[in-house]
Amino acid sequence: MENKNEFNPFMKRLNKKAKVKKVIAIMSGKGGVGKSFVTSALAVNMARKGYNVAIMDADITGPSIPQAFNIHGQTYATEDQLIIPSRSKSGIQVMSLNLLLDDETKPVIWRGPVLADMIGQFWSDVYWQDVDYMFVDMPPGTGDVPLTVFQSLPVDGVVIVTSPQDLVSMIVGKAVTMVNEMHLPITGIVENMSYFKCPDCGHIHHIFGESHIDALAKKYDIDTIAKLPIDPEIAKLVDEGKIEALNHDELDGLSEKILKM
Ligand SMILES: Nc1ncnc2c1ncn2[C@@H]1O[C@H](COP(=O)(O)OP(=O)(O)OP(=O)(O)O)[C@@H](O)[C@H]1O
Repeated sequence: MENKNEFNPFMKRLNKKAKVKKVIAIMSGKGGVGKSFVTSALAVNMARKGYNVAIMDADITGPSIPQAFNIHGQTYATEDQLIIPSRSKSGIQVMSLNLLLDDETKPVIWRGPVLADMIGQFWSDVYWQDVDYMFVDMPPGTGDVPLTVFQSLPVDGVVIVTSPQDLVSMIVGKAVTMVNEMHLPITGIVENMSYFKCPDCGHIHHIFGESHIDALAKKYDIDTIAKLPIDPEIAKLVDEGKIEALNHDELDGLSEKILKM
């Protein structure tokens, strides 16, 4: 099915007030590889370049974006009942289910169709303000919600996040196949937790095994790759809600590719 096809019956429309120019979905074949971190870091990178950036947290049952930006509490609505996205310190617009819950520690135990509906509402019922680039943090895997995002949002590109573990090559294959079947372009592939650089001797350690990303990129004909180190500072900044203070430039190449889209 052509995602951008105007006859796609699943495609949701933005409300009249909202403006979003480009949509980039961030997916991973499996959980815990750092997809939410990469989403946040990419958003920060693009915001630093002066663009209006937004994050839609579509990882509905495990929303972690508000924590990384230290955004908590209730969201507000406009007079015509559109939800106003929260803003991070540097002005990134964020919409996440956690911002709509009375108690953000309560688990969300909804079934697929309700989750799918929520994604539609995050697109249609939110007052997205002049967004140049929206990054959509998807739940891990190739299930219901990623399918809904691909079918109902006008996705311009997909970033796939992996880790170096062996199993991942098979799992990445599933993610790539899903994106190809949706006729969407893969913007790039990010290997997170790729290596650890010893702060004392500078030696590079491959904690999770040797990198497979170059071979994977070649196999699937993906030209933009990024390798991110394991860095305790990353975990600390995410935990403290200070992701906007991140000082890594490994995603610059991916940002450049996104700017050329
Ligand atoms: N390169 C890194 N170095 C150190 N810690 C990292 C790195 N990347 C991610 N982390 C930490 O690993 C944990 C998992 O990361 P994250 O939540 O981004 O993964 P995810 O793939 O989005 O998970 P989920 O499958 O739950 O959606 C977080 O605590 C995060 O701060």
